[in-house]
Amino acid sequence: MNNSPEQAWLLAKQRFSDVNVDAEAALKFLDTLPISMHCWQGDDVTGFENPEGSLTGGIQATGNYPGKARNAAELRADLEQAFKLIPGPKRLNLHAIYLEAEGKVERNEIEPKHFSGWVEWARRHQLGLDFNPTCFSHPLSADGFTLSHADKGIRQFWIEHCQASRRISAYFGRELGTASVMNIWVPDGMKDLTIDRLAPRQRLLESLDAVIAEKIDVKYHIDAVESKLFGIGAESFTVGSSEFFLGYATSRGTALCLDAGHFHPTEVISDKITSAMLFVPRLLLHVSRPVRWDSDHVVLLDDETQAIANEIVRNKFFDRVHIGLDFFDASINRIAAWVIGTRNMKKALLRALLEPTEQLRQLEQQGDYTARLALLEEQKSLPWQAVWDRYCQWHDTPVGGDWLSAVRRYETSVLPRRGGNNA
Ligand SMILES: C[C@H](O)[C@H](O)[C@@H](O)C(=O)CO
Ligand SMILES: [Mn+2]
Repeated sequence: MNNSPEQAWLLAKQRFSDVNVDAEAALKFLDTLPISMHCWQGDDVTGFENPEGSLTGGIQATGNYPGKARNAAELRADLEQAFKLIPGPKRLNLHAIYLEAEGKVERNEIEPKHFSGWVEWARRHQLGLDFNPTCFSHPLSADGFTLSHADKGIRQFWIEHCQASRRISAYFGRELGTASVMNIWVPDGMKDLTIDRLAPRQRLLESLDAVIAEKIDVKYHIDAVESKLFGIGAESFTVGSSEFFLGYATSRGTALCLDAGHFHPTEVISDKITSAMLFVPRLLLHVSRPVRWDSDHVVLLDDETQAIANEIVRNKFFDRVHIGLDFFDASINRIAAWVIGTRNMKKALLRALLEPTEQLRQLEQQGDYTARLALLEEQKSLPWQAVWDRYCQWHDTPVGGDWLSAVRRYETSVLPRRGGNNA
């Protein structure tokens, strides 16, 4: 029985070779594609700045699963547990509210030293770090506006927060030898019919220009901007809409962040990748799963996740598309959520790497759409699972659903020690 994954792998390798796909090369390539895991799945976007405060900005983590991380030590321990169950390279995506400081630090005064603990930990775990200013869950964002606020002082506060965040991001890049992608998302918008949609957008534009004015080498830091359709309490008007940020990223040469939950329900980000890549230098993806709204459900191995991976691989966008995850489900074990979502993204990439793309492309060029569809469908049932199992074994991570027992053991041995509502 112990040999069966090995036998399955050898048979699978042969089946893929029959359609001119080198499964071994696909595995090696998969190992060059890190997924940026978002720290905020571990604690429902709470952070350490004000753990008693509420999550605002029109986003929500629903559920009350016990055992959420309450501090950096717990969050890191949970991440380490998740990492052991996810094969291949990973990065960690931090938000500014995950700072470590003795007392209260205003957001416009955060400094690299408040993140040195993360950098040391990342170095030990051979991780790259990515970053986000946190423009929500704060008294100065309470009325729904930050970088586009009509009040100059409030706007300035958020500009300074984003500028300080860029310095932290560059510090990550310099210390860890891999550029940190820093994504700016602001919740700015209005609940109801909005008369002046221009002035807030003009202010957002000016604020962003002030934020990115200081030149930083892309070797260390990459600016990204994220659009949105609507938020809870901002249903009628979003300042940073898709058109706004596509225009911004295109004209300023920043990366554009496409979040799978930030568009109309029948729109998919997979189809936006090739268009956007003709105009922006880079994309950041927030792979997520919107269920009826921007619900941030755990990523599945579904058609859209697969289509996203296919677009990256078919077009060889490896160096210009940064793959991040963005979901926060508090209704299930949070470590399992990370493992499921990240493994699914990696499975989708592997399946894309195992696709006989050149053959499909030729059929398309010849106008043989019948054969194109036939091959596309047939290749879905090639034994990619055996190749994935091989990848998991190679990285000493559990094969199949075996990872769940490790999560269960952690759940019964570690999580109950977390007191209060968390117990
Ligand atoms: C916490 C993140 O910054 C946030 O999810 C953002 O990326 C977003 O998608 C808001 O809807
Ligand atoms: Mn997002």
